[in-house]
Amino acid sequence: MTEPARPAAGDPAVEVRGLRKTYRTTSLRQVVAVDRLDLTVPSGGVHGFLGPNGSGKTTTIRMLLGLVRPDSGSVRLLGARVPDGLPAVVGRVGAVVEGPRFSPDFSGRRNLRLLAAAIDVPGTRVEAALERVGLRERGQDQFRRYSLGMKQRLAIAATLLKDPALLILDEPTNGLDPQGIRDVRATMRALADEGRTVLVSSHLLAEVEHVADTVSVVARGRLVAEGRVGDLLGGDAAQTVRVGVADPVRGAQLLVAHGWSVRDDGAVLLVSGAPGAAAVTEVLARGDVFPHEVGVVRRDLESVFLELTGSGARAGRAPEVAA
Ligand SMILES: Nc1ncnc2c1ncn2[C@@H]1O[C@H](COP(=O)(O)OP(=O)(O)OP(=O)(O)O)[C@@H](O)[C@H]1O
Repeated sequence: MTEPARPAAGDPAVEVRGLRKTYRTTSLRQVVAVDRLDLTVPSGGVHGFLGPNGSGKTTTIRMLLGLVRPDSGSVRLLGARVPDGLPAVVGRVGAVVEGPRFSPDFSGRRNLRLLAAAIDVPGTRVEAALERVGLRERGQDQFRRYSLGMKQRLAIAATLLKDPALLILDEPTNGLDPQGIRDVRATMRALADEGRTVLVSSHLLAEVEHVADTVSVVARGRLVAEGRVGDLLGGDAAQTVRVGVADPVRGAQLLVAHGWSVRDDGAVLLVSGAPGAAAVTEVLARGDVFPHEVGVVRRDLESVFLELTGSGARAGRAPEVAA
């Protein structure tokens, strides 16, 4: 395969500013699917585009690809403005947005060969693409005999025929079993390690948490957080100290007086904002409260996500406003 084309050094692979899209429902109400969204996907690596169901991810991805026209805002893909500049970069962008459409009775390999011929790329790319997604051994099997995960990986292989610099995958792990999820994750990692940019959307954070280098979190069509996964999880704010004391009321008073927030979950006090367990024990001991249990609960991206998006899928839905 040739070296994947990349945008100029330092340019983001995707840059979205002030993007907005409303839909009109059958009851003539307006749904704000995407609301003044800013999104920056750095060039290279895996970028998780995360948000609960209905938070506007698919609509955004469709706007990135010029499939849906935004009400306002701007989109740049690999430096080119969408939609006007899209023809110049479309050959370097691969996307899996809807369920893959392959002939069920043909083998995976034959499906890819037909596709390669249709888009006028050399058939020799087929083997490399199958290899990249770990399907070379199963390339001769009929598509309909593939597992859901294999079908997804074949869809990714199809995008690789063009040797894209940017891959956009909408919920590629949806409905997959744990092994299927691991396989798709490994494929995304391998593609990013080749210098490509992989933009992957998901409503299930656990599915991308371990593979994404950077993430953007959306809720109700708006960006609520972005950055490196480690930064979102790191820092004092991201850890909670759990401490068990005989007198939780007195313990909580001491800790709150120190400026930390405290929640009594019935069994232990959960302290956030403290620099660590040692600081919490010290403050308590100075007030003659001696913990019988101390621990640190590290937050995972899931809890950060639930906090940011207002806890759960319902909170992420697009608001309806009167037309
Ligand atoms: N064609 C459409 N007509 C009307 N409303 C739409 C249309 N497409 C999407 N919506 C609404 O826009 C909002 C955002 O939907 P979208 O599919 O972009 O979210 P999503 O984050 O991709 O959700 P999911 O993870 O469930 O696919 C939802 O309220 C959805 O019902």
